[in-house]
Amino acid sequence: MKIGLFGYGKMGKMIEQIAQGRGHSIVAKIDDPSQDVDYASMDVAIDFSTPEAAFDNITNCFKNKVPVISGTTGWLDKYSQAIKICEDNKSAFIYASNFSLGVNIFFELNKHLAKMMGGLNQYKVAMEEIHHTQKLDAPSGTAITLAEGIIENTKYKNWELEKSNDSTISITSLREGMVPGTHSIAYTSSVDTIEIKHEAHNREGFALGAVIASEWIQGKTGVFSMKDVLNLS
Ligand SMILES: NC(=O)C1=CN([C@@H]2O[C@H](COP(=O)(O)OP(=O)(O)OC[C@H]3O[C@@H](n4cnc5c(N)ncnc54)[C@H](OP(=O)(O)O)[C@@H]3O)[C@@H](O)[C@H]2O)C=CC1
Ligand SMILES: O=C(O)C1=N[C@H](C(=O)O)C[C@H](O)C1
Repeated sequence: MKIGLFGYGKMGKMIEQIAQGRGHSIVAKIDDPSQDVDYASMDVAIDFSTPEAAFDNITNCFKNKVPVISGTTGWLDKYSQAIKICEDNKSAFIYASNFSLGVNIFFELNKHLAKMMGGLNQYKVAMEEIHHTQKLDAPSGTAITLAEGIIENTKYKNWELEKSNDSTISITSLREGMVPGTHSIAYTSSVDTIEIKHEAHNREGFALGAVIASEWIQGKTGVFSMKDVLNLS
């Protein structure tokens, strides 16, 4: 598979390593909007860039019929616009706030726990995410997906940073050193706490998931998710 990398920072470099280890080649490394892009050379584009750059990177690929795997967070106010451009151009797309197998299992565990806790008014939920100090967005995309999983399955209606009430999930975002990504969810009553946690030890799991998604999307048209790729129910 010939891969174009949009974003050649921490994740772009890790994806290059994993992709080459699986026999793929990197045909472009785009780090700047002024670079010329040879779309015809790519079987797939993998975008791990910045919240400002992602929409243009992704939709330019769709217009050139290049399927896209995107893990960039912080641009999702334009997600539905991107989907329309993908569909109009009969291209293919997978966005995931987190590509690791472990977090995708954690997403399902979170929804299952939320269903069980939904009717128990004595418990209040709170979420914490910890990332490295270079991270541009807060809360993390993964924390937003986790909050959406709780909202789908409980009386909670929205999330906010550091603010909770009966209908609002409080998310605390901490930025410390080189932390690759830690997410925890706690349900607390006056007598106990139930907590679930995912801690990434490095970036390999994110990169491997993105490369597996790139392999999976070959020959497909449409908008998919990591649930489709990993066959999780
Ligand atoms: N979904 C997932 O599983 C994961 C998602 N992420 C997300 O991926 C994104 C990237 O993370 P990370 O690699 O750690 O960040 P980095 O800051 O290390 O890398 C981002 C890269 O994008 C480059 N860039 C800037 N503008 C453009 C542009 N117009 N087109 C292409 N590239 C551009 C930057 O270049 P320069 O430095 O020169 O500005 C930089 O090299 C973030 O949004 C992060 O939240 C991260 C890990 C996992
Ligand atoms: O910026 C990061 O590093 C990460 N970003 C993603 C997010 O915002 O959830 C995924 C992972 O937690 C690492």
